[in-house]
Amino acid sequence: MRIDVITIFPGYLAPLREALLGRAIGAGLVDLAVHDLRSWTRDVHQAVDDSPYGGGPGMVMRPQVWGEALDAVLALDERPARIVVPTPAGRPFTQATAQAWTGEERLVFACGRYEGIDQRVVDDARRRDLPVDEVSIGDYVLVGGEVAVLVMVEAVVRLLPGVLGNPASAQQDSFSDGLLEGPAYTRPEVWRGLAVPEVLRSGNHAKIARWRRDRALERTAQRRPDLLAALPEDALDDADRAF
Ligand SMILES: OB(O)c1ccc2cc[nH]c2c1
Repeated sequence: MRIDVITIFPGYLAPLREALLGRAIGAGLVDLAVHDLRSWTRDVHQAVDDSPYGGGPGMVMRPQVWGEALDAVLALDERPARIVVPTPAGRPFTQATAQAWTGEERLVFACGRYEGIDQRVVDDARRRDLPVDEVSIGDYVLVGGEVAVLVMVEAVVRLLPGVLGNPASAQQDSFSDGLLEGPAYTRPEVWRGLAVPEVLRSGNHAKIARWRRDRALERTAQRRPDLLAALPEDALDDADRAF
């Protein structure tokens, strides 16, 4: 997978070259290129924003600069790309989104700042039949799209074959089966008077699996009843329903 990020703060994306993601890049599983939007400005001030039509607070990012930047970055590689625009007004980015994007050959992230990017940039890309997703990572507002890109890139890349040491980890993630993950424990057996649940030390794999499923159902019911309600009809078996 190739990942391009266009931003006025390239340094914000430095963490993508650390740790697991850095190793994925080093292993050739991911190609990452970060581009400074100001490279496509033509004025001495390298202006990327202007006042909003209709008035209102803040500034809007200029379509000319973004249009030239996206055209140039898309042309760097012949692989088909999905353009991703982080925005608080976007569709929710979920584990399902991350899973779906693992099938993309290329992702091009457009990081807005200020009050966002002139809408015509997205409209122009869509009318050229380029796939564009405007996505939100949650119901809160950041200062720009860069942090959202860090979140989304990590969520996607960790799912790529060969990135995680143990692929089973991704299959047992929270949300991977529609439920939140239950509690996890490691040594010591007793810590500050708190013992590891006995079933986890029983060696009875069937009982352990049932206990873990019950804890996941319990936690999901307590913290995210919306996820439970959204489960497909056949997602819960009789033992689940008995819980
Ligand atoms: O909260 B966010 O995901 C987000 C994304 C993009 C921009 C651009 C300016 N503020 C933003 C916030």
